[in-house]
Amino acid sequence: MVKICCIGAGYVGGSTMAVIALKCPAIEVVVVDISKPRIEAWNSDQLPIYEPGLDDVVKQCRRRNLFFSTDVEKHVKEADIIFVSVNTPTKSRGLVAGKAADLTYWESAARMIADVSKSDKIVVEKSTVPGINYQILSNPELLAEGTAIEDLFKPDRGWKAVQALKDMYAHWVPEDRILTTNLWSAELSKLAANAFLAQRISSVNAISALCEATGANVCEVAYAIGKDLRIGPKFLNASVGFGGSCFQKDILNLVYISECNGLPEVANYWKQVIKINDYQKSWFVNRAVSSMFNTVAGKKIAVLGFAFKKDIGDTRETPAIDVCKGLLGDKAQISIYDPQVTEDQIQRDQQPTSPSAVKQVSVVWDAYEATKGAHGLCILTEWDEFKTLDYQKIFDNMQKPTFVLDGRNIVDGEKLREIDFIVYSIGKPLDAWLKDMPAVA
Ligand SMILES: NC(=O)C1=CN([C@@H]2O[C@H](COP(=O)(O)OP(=O)(O)OC[C@H]3O[C@@H](n4cnc5c(N)ncnc54)[C@H](O)[C@@H]3O)[C@@H](O)[C@H]2O)C=CC1
Ligand SMILES: O=C(O)[C@H]1O[C@H](OP(=O)(O)OP(=O)(O)OC[C@H]2O[C@@H](n3ccc(=O)[nH]c3=O)[C@H](O)[C@@H]2O)[C@H](O)[C@@H](O)[C@@H]1O
Repeated sequence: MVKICCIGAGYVGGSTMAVIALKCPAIEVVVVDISKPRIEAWNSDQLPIYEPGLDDVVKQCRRRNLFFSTDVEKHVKEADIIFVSVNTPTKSRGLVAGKAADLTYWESAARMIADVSKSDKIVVEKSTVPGINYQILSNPELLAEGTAIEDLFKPDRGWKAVQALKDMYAHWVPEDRILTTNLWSAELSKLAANAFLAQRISSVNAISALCEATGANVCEVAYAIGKDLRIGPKFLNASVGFGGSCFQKDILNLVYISECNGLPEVANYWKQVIKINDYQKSWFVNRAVSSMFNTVAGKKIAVLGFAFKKDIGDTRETPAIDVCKGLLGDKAQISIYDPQVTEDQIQRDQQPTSPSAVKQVSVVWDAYEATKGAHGLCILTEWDEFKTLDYQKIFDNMQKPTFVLDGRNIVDGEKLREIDFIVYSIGKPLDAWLKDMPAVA
C-alpha cells in the first residue's frame, strides 16, 4: 500500500489529504502536525476548520485510510510520498520583513525529513515557495477557501512532475488538466494567478470610487464589462477589500522577487494592487465616520461578518480587522457578529491595537443583539443570512438616524431606504445625506 504523509494539518493539508483519501482508497494518508490541539480537533466531531463538504469527506475516510497524528517523525519515516503543507506567512521581522515569505516552518520540516528518512521518498511541495535520493516536486495548491472541497474535486489545473504524483491525481483529475512545467514556472504561475485575481478586485474597487463620484453603479459596470468574454464575469465584485492568507502575501512575494531581479517598475506595478486594497478599507471607514457627523466616538457600531469571505471561519488578513481598527481609532464601541468566527479569534485579531481597544469590542452570537442600540451597521462579509435579516426589526432597535454601510453589496438598498435607513453601498449612487457628508481617504 502506498503511504502518504502530509506535514501540516491546516486549511490546505487537511482538505487536500481528505480528498486524496476519498479518491484513492488504496492509499493510506496520514496528516501530521506539531500542534496537538489541531490534531485533536481533526480527530473529533468539531474539525478545526469550517469548509462546506469537508465534514462529510472526513467522516467517510477517517480511521479507514485517513489518519491525523502528532507523531511527525514516525509517519515521515514510513511514507513513500511526503507532502509539505506548512504555513509560509510574510516575514514579520528581520531582513526583508513585510516582503518575502517566512520559510522558518518550511525549512524546519525539510530538515526533519532529511534527518529521519531511511528510504527513498518523493517530496511534494504544497506550500507556496520556490524551491539524497529525493525527488522534489513543486505542486503549489490552487484551492480557494469556502469552495476547497469543490475545487479539489474539479481542479482547473494541477502540475505533474513525476508519474507517481500524476497517477495519484489521475484517480479524479482529467489528464489534460495535469500540467508539467519547470520549477520557476510552477511557482510563478501560482503567484501570478493570485496576483491577477487580486488585481481584478483592486481594479473594480478603483472603479467603484469613480462610480460613487459620478453616479454610476459599479454592479452595472461590472456586469457590462463581464459580458465581454475576454474579461469574463468572475472576481468583479466590488468590496471593502480583499483578504485571506494568500493574495497579499503572494503579491508581496512577487514584488520581492521583482526587486531582487532588479525590476523596480514591475515591483511598483504590483505594489499598487495592495495600495488600492488598503485605500478601499480606509475609504469605507471614512464613509462610516463622516456620515455619522464626522465622529463615532462613544457610538455603538454593529459589525456583521468578520471572516475574510462567507462560508469560512478564517480571519487571516480579513478587511474587517483594518475596518475595526479604523473605527476603534475614532473611539467607537463595536459589537461584532459572525456566524463562524469565535470571540477568542476576534479578540486575538484586535491585539495589535491597544488594551483599551479590547474593552471597546464585544462579540455576540446574534445579528439582532449586535445591532441593538447601534447608530450604524457595517456589513463586512457576504454571509447569505445577512440578506434575509428582519431589517425593520433591526431599524426599530437602532438609534436614529440609522446607517447601513454595506461593504459587500448584498442588501437591497431600496428596501432599506423605504424603512428609513441611510444606506451606503460600495460603488453605488449615493444617498443625498452621504453627498452632503463627503468622505476623504
Ligand atoms: N489557505 C489557503 O487557501 C491556501 C494556502 N496555500 C499555501 O499552502 C500553505 C499552507 O497554508 P495553510 O494550510 O493555509 O496554513 P495553516 O497555517 O492553516 O496550516 C499550516 C500547519 O502547518 C503546521 N506546521 C508548521 N510547521 C510544522 C512542522 N515543522 N511540522 C509539522 N507541522 C507544522 C502548523 O502547525 C499548521 O497547523 C501555505 O504556503 C499557503 O501559502 C495555497 C493555496 C490555498
Ligand atoms: O493561494 C491561495 O490561498 C488561494 O487564494 C485564493 O483563494 P482564497 O484566498 O481562499 O479566497 P478568494 O475566493 O480568492 O477570495 C479572496 C478575497 O477576495 C475577495 N473578493 C473575491 C472576489 C471578488 O469579486 N471580490 C472580492 O472582494 C473575497 O471576499 C476575499 O476576501 C484563490 O482564489 C485560490 O485560487 C488560491 O489557491
